[in-house]
Amino acid sequence: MAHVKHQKWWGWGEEGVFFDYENKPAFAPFVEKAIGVRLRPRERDTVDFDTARVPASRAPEDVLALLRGISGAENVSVDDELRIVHWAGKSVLELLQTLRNDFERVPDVVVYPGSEEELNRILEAAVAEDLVVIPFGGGSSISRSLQAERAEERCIVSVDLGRLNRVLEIDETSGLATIQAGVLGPDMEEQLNDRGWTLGHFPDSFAHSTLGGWAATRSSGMQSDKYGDIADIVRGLRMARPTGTVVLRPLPSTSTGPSLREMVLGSEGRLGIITELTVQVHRLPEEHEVIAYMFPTWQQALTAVRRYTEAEIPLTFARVSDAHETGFSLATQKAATSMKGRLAAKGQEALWAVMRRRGWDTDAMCLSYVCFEGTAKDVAERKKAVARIARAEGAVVLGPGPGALYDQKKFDTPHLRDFLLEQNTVGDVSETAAPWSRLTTVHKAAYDAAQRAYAQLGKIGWIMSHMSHSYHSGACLYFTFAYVFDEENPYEEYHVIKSAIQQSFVDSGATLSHHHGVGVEHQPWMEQDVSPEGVRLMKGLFEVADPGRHFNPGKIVS
Ligand SMILES: Cc1cc2nc3c(=O)[nH]c(=O)nc-3n(C[C@H](O)[C@H](O)[C@H](O)COP(=O)(O)OP(=O)(O)OC[C@H]3O[C@@H](n4cnc5c(N)ncnc54)[C@H](O)[C@@H]3O)c2cc1C
Repeated sequence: MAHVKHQKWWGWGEEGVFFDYENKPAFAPFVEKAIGVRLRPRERDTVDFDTARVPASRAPEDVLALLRGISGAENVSVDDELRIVHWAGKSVLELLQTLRNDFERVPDVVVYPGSEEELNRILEAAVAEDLVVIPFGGGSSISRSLQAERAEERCIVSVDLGRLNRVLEIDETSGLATIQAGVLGPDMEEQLNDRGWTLGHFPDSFAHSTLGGWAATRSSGMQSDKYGDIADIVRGLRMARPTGTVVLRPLPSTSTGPSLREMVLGSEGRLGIITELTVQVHRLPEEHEVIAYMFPTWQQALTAVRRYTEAEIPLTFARVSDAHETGFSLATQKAATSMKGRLAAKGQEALWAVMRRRGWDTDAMCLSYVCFEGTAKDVAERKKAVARIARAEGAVVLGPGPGALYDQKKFDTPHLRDFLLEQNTVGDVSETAAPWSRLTTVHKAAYDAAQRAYAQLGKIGWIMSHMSHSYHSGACLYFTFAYVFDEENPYEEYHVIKSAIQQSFVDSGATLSHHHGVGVEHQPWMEQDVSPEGVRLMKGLFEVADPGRHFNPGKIVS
């Protein structure tokens, strides 16, 4: 479909953009030490679609005719590459399945509706013709919430929202924008920025995910400390159903029974298709600055961020990498080629020497970034307040140089996973949230669980973490794990490691996911997260909303 942008069928992002380590001299030695693999130069720029063995479409001709009648023949496709683009999200397991031709049930047809009315009719047809409908935003799901059930016999329709991509209206008095659900992050920000506004929602997947997808998965962006999670940002919405549209007007607050808005948020396509959202937007800030700090230890860094929160300093984000992740960040630094770069590298060496003289263990130090927005005066005052607390916790203020670099590179890391897969290495993530009082326990439990799982599999494995998204009562911890996978049996061993980390979360009082949703990947922990009675209630909701199991069945709870 020429008018809708899609990611690579085999990996993350657009064709022609990938991770390279050639200009990062410390990276290969770092990886070899961490997981015992000697990196080869990147060979894979693309993967020829001819190598894909795609199961044939099972869409009956009368269903295709019906869909063409609703959305127009040019917006209905059984093209193999489009069906593969829509068959899964971008979790590392799905990437691996795609590269290995381990396709399960691939959608039989992809439809690109152009209006809410078409969506009502598609959902009506799904019930009448016994079809399965899976809404598709940017396809960046990392919890396997786009894959159809393996044993599904019915015709599967992937409904791509990509044509619904416009900012419809801005109520400038209220700071509320009404926006179509299928808009991709950058396209939405461009339309808002042109009028002086921003949503402020920047997940790592920003470039390849949509507003509707964010709402359907309860997403959180890296600037959530200021702008809120998507659940705070969405004030009203419209959701198409086979029998009509649920309309929730944008209201600052309401006491009309249990929140339908909250019920739709995170529903992953199981209740209907979100067509439009009214969201809180903000004037573009006058200043936006990221400052870097180095802390002697993880504990001191966490305490500092908690104290910023207690002091109610309005920050856009505060992020801390643990010692392992700090080591990783330093290893991905580019070689200094310019005079400025060489001076910066020398400055860094001198700083490390000072820290060692002060008695720091440089293997334990933790890098932190804090983002400040507002008027020049606001930013100056907040920087001072943060520096005071950070220094009291032993930090050295590194300044805006590394902060600006972080800001420029923040969306690049996901490409690393494709590169690692080429090296027979899995690099994936698990994230959670917990009260401040439990964060260090959760952190240690995840490390221990990962190491036990690696030992069980006889592997050298890596784990690292950062803290981001802070709240008054706690924060999110985001873990990245990596290991060389067994070519014979990559899936089972992945589950051993991922499950160990997930189990450690719920066992230590944290949630199974802070912002990646549930999908299929996180389902086994739902009862432990929201209680068996909570799961029963949720199942009841889905059964009443969709008795024929037409709308993305099997996700969240099954
Ligand atoms: C590398 C990487 C980094 C990531 N970083 C973040 C991050 O920082 N923060 C974060 O929150 N998430 C992150 N994610 C996860 C993912 O980007 C989010 O879950 C995102 O919200 C999905 O949006 P999408 O438009 O791509 O939805 P999709 O992946 O297309 O769909 C996700 C789910 O929502 C449903 N859905 C999509 N659109 C609609 C709609 N209009 N109505 C009803 N249901 C719908 C789908 O059926 C599916 O169940 C990351 C993922 C990857 C791979």
